[in-house]
Amino acid sequence: MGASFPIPVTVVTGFLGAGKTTLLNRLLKDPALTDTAVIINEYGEVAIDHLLVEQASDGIIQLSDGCLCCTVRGELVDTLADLVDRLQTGRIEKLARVVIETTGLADPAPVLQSIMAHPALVQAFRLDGVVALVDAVNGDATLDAHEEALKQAAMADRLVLTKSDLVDAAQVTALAARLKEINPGARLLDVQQANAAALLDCGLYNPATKGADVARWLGEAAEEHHDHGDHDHHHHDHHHHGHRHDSRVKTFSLVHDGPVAFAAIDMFFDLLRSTHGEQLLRMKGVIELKEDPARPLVVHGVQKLLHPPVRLPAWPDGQRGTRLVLITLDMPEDYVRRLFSALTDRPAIDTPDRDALTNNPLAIAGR
Ligand SMILES: Nc1nc2c(ncn2[C@@H]2O[C@H](COP(=O)(O)OP(=O)(O)OP(=O)(O)O)[C@@H](O)[C@H]2O)c(=O)[nH]1
Repeated sequence: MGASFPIPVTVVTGFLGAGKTTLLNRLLKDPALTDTAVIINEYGEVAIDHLLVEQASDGIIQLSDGCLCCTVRGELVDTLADLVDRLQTGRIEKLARVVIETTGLADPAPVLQSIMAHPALVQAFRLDGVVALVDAVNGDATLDAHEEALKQAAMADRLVLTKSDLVDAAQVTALAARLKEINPGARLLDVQQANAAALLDCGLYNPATKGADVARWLGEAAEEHHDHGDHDHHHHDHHHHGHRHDSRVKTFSLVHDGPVAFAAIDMFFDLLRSTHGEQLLRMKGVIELKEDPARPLVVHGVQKLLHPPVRLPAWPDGQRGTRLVLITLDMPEDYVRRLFSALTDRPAIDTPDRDALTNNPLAIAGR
């Protein structure tokens, strides 16, 4: 069978007319996307323009170079499950990758969650990355007006600036700076540089090294911020008078040197998800467990859902400890930091320690 599970999934988001279809049409010509299935998660016209074959009745189209194009008729999960079924029954020979183009208005969280929450799909697919396109002409206004656009930019692993050829350089620089503030961990690139190598394989596994690359996956830029604690977001207010909403998005890292008990980290996730699940756009991290310190536990969450944790055989970059990167919307950072400190046995003043929390988990103020 021509698939090695789990199959990487790339989710492409971007507001209406941001240039998603244009980019996909170009990418699909790249040999790196051979045996890729493209899922167009919207109703209406399919604008993939190098289709050779008429749309089949089952909604799956064979593209010229072995790629597949599917339109979602019902639920996205059904389309994905159907792809797995076709592979297993030999109706599809090869499937190396899936790319999902979401509708412009979409909140990307449900798309990611639909894969994570499905017991079979979570085995068959893994999220490689979220690519968000932001159009240089309308990007500023769209980010101001639509919370979904802000979420798309905040959740992305790669931010692609399109239509920079239509505006002056100063406008591009300003929008790029704004995007860097919203999502410091994502790699930002112009659509001219947005080739397969730059956009694909942004997951934990680096195909070049054939190993896990934790630092890269967590986002180097976000890592730089962790020492500054909760100071790094304050300067948002000074220079973005027109961008009031941007400061609602915060990326922060929680770091603990030394092992953490499974029960403690489990309780941290439980409390965080139950009190602020909606505000947690994404969480990625590695954990050094007290019970098994030699094998890092890798966690990945989208809002209330946590992907089943993965255990790596060894610490890939030699750096042990617990590092969590949280991308949040309207989340009180102080509360999260205090909860984390309490559960990792670094009690702060006026914050209950782990024993007290075990008895009364709601004892942390600031919810
Ligand atoms: N000048 C310029 N035009 C672009 C660029 N990218 C896309 N366009 C144009 O912008 C328009 C919208 O592009 P699409 O690729 O259809 O955008 P989309 O995000 O798929 O749009 P929806 O599916 O409607 O959400 C088209 O006319 C493209 O030719 C770019 O980088 N520069």
